[in-house]
Amino acid sequence: MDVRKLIKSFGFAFYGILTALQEQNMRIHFLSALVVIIAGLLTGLSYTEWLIITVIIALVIGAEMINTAIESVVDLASPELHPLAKQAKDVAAGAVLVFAIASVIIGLLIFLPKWA
Ligand SMILES: Nc1ncnc2c1ncn2[C@@H]1O[C@H](COP(=O)(O)OP(=O)(O)OP(=O)(O)O)[C@@H](O)[C@H]1O
Repeated sequence: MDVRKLIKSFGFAFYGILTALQEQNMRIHFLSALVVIIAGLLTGLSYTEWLIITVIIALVIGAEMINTAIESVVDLASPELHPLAKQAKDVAAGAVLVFAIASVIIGLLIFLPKWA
């Protein structure tokens, strides 16, 4: 196993996270995640609830990063307007929306009964 290559790959991946953080949507997701974590700490969640919150936060942020990567590749491959470029960007953005909607539903299901 080439440890130096592995460390370098991790470096590129962390740089990828920092690069994605330049995007406004990504900052909104990070801020939302922070708010949910603080709300969870103040409210008190079970082990399973923390597991669910952790997974959904990772899914939303991961999906947003893949969306950003797809946008970059589309812009590179098709700087001019093209229906397939539009389809790729819109479907990728739609995927993020699916995860975001699921995260809101999960948040409501977990927090509302505790606050009611
Ligand atoms: N090359 C293209 N050909 C056709 N339609 C495009 C193309 N690029 C973007 N679009 C359309 O314009 C919309 C806005 O694209 P744009 O890249 O400006 O922002 P975005 O995809 O919403 O990403 P960002 O998060 O950077 O704002 C896309 O969702 C898509 O519908």
